[in-house]
Amino acid sequence: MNTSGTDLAPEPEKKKLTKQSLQHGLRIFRYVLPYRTKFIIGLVLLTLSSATTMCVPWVIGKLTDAATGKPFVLPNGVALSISQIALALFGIILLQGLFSFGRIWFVTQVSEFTVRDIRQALYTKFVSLPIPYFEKNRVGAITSRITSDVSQIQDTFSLTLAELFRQVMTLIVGVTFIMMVSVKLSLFMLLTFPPIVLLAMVFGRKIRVLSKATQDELAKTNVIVEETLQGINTVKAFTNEQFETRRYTASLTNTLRAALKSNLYRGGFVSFVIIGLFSGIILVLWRAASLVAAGQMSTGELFSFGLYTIFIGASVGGLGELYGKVQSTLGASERILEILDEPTEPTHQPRVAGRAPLEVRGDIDYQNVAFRYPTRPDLAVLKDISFTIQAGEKIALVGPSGAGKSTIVQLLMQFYELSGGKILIDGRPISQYDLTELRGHIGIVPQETILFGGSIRENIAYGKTDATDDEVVQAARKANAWQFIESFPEGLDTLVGERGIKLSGGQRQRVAIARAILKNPAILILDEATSSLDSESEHLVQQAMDELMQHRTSIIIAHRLSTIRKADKILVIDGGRIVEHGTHDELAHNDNGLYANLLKLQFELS
Ligand SMILES: Nc1ncnc2c1ncn2[C@@H]1O[C@H](COP(=O)(O)OP(=O)(O)OP(=O)(O)O)[C@@H](O)[C@H]1O
Repeated sequence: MNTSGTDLAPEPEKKKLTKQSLQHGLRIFRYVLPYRTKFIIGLVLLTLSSATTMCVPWVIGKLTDAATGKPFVLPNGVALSISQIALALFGIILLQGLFSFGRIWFVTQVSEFTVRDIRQALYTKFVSLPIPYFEKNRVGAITSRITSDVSQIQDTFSLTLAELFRQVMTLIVGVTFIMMVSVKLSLFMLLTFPPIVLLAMVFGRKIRVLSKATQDELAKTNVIVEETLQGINTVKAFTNEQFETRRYTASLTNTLRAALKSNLYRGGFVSFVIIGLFSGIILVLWRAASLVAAGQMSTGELFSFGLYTIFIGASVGGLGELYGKVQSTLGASERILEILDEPTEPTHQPRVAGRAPLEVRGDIDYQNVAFRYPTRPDLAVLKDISFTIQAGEKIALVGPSGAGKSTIVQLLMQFYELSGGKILIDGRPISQYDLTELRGHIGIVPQETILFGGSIRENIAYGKTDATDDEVVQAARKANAWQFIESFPEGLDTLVGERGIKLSGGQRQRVAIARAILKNPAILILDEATSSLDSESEHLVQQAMDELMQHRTSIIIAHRLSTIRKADKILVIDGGRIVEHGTHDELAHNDNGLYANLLKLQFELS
């Protein structure tokens, strides 16, 4: 087993080869259909190249016979000289080379195009899957569909299928040829070989199980490395370097043990193959030599027979491995098809061309909204939420952590389906809108701004991908982001994200605000960052937010007093319900109220 760390992918899950799994897995072939002409040409060339390969031992046999005084006579009575046979052999090899080139060229084209199409279909599917899907499935598991599962299929299209085809053909043609040469010897050979191959396959299976165990152990060690490197600050802060090193060493020792055991079997397997297989060959050669000595077989026939036997042996040996690969591919293709069959977001429809663009005023009406997260159906997160917002109003949602504020706004974006009640925008239930169109009118400035790896320009233009430079600069100015962007030597082209510079929290927020300004939505959702900014930064962000909120319906998940004061209405959320509502002044004077208490707390803290 290789523990070099280069082969980290866990052994792909295999599918038992049944009629049903085959039918299911073969649906992936619909992606080959557009390239069927190339595929068929590839198959024809493959047949031709296999056929020419299979001719070689036969012609070599004839060449040997000609050398030992038994000339090769064509059906028309012409005897071929040694040179002519050698020339024919050369011709066959030349053809074989050309066919192989053509086969590879056509088959790999089909596999490359098909794989591109499958990846594209998967990606398109991923981005249109509903949010709960991503909560139920780990990102790693999803990405491995588009990487390793698709690569598995690519291998199959470009290599495994061709190999399988060739091996089966070698087997059929090979057995036919040796039968033609000598039935007796063939039967003897076929009785000797299969038991050895069978044993080898059992051995091979055991090794695969051991390899998988080693890989699993190796994966565990990698998890430790990943975890500790990602959380290196925590490791150091808790002075747990030694603890982690011990943990890693223990895990490495397990890997080592598993690898040594697997290697022992591997070594055993190799010596078994050498001794077993070669004993078989010796046995067959001994029998063949006896036949030649008895004059029942020519030297050339012995030669051909020997070569065909090697071909047959190799293809029988290869078939076991290919069978395993086909099983893995069926598993991979089933997992891919499963994703492709997943329902997309319910109202995700492509825009109908020619229809007038949707206009949104921005009246919002929540009517008895109840909600449970699909991943936690036992917890009623929102119980009975009703409120209205007139177009252009600013409302603030306040309340303790976990009260359900973010959930309320996520439902407006239709990230989840409601468990009860209705949400109306401009008097129409949100489920009746075209999802993409409606989301186009809702802007969001999240608590934690995610910047995509790329330039600041690209990140701002994420709000309107076709924005001109001028529009981007205007948006950056309004968002109070222009000063700091301008101070970078590369300005808008400054790279941010993983490969670029790190922006401060306040700068990131202003980029997010610029994004939202550029999007120019009728409805705005602001999730204020809880982490405090320095007062200068806070002031700039606040100004930018005020600019952004002008003339829009705004829902603010508010943490800052200044925002709350300016709101037209405040909804105090607790335990999934609205427990108080009113203006700042009204609520602040209700001494026993939650809002007044939260306010007091904030004052004390500041
Ligand atoms: N994706 C999710 N899946 C399952 N439960 C969730 C999910 N998101 C939030 N919750 C749960 O829903 C409840 C409400 O969470 P929510 O994020 O809406 O609260 P919040 O008032 O916005 O809190 P905070 O001010 O801390 O952001 C919490 O109990 C939380 O654990």
